[in-house]
Amino acid sequence: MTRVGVLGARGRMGSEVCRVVSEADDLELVAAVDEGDPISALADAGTQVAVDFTHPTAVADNVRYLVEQGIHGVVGTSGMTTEVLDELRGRLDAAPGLGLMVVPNFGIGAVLMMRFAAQAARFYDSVEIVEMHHPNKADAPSGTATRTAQMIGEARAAAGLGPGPDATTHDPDHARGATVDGVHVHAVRMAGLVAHQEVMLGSAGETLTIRHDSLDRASFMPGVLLAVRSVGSRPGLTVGLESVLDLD
Ligand SMILES: NC(=O)C1=CN([C@@H]2O[C@H](COP(=O)(O)OP(=O)(O)OC[C@H]3O[C@@H](n4cnc5c(N)ncnc54)[C@H](OP(=O)(O)O)[C@@H]3O)[C@@H](O)[C@H]2O)C=CC1
Ligand SMILES: O=C(O)C1=N[C@H](C(=O)O)C[C@H](O)C1
Repeated sequence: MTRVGVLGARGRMGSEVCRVVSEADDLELVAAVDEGDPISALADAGTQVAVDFTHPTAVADNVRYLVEQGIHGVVGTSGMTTEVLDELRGRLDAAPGLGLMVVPNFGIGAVLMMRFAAQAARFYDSVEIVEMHHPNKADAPSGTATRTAQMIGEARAAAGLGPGPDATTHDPDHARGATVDGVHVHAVRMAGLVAHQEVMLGSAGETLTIRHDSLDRASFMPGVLLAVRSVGSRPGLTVGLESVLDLD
């Protein structure tokens, strides 16, 4: 049995994670920590793997605690910047055998959508991302959109492509959204939505739209369980679920 703790346990995602961990034969939920609870409850309960679904402003400190305590981490919380990831990589170097998985989106379809978008990027002049979420989402743009834009930016750079033909649009009111690694990202927040993303690619005479919809938070749970079961055998930092899914 793997002893699992959950940070953000009373939240939309954390409460689902507590439920699926409790139902799994090979996992034991030993700590459920939320805002106001001492994080030391994780170590006190002998947690081996902790799952974080808290808040972009809280997650970095939580992970620093996990590394200090030698607890493997599975992080779904958005807002893990490149700077924080670099810092954590350094901390993990000093903690041999410890694993940390930071996963912008646990939905299998979302992982494929990001991969397909990166594959398609070099064949098109223009690319834009539209992410759509429930109105209570803490941040914008989403972690998924940010990661998708980074992957597209890397693919375009590797193919030697410069800025798209739309790069010089006059946009004083930022009507074209945020720009992440040269890719425009538009964030919609709307009652009735859960988590959705479209990547639109265009060249002369054609467009390609790649869309993923999470209609229920159940869509994230198989990926969370896969990460919880994998992280102990993957020392160091793993970003994304791609390598665990063995997509290559
Ligand atoms: N990677 C993925 O596949 C997914 C990632 N997410 C991300 O997960 C995060 C959480 O989303 P969601 O569940 O909807 O958010 P919620 O607001 O529903 O849940 C977050 C919970 O964490 C609590 N919390 C805040 N700070 C701390 C802390 N320092 N320690 C312990 N608990 C804390 C909150 O308490 P309080 O309300 O009192 O502040 C709340 O109960 C977001 O960043 C979201 O983008 C969401 C879905 C999928
Ligand atoms: O807050 C959410 O709901 C989600 N957050 C993640 C993100 O920021 O990309 C993953 C998914 O989009 C749901």
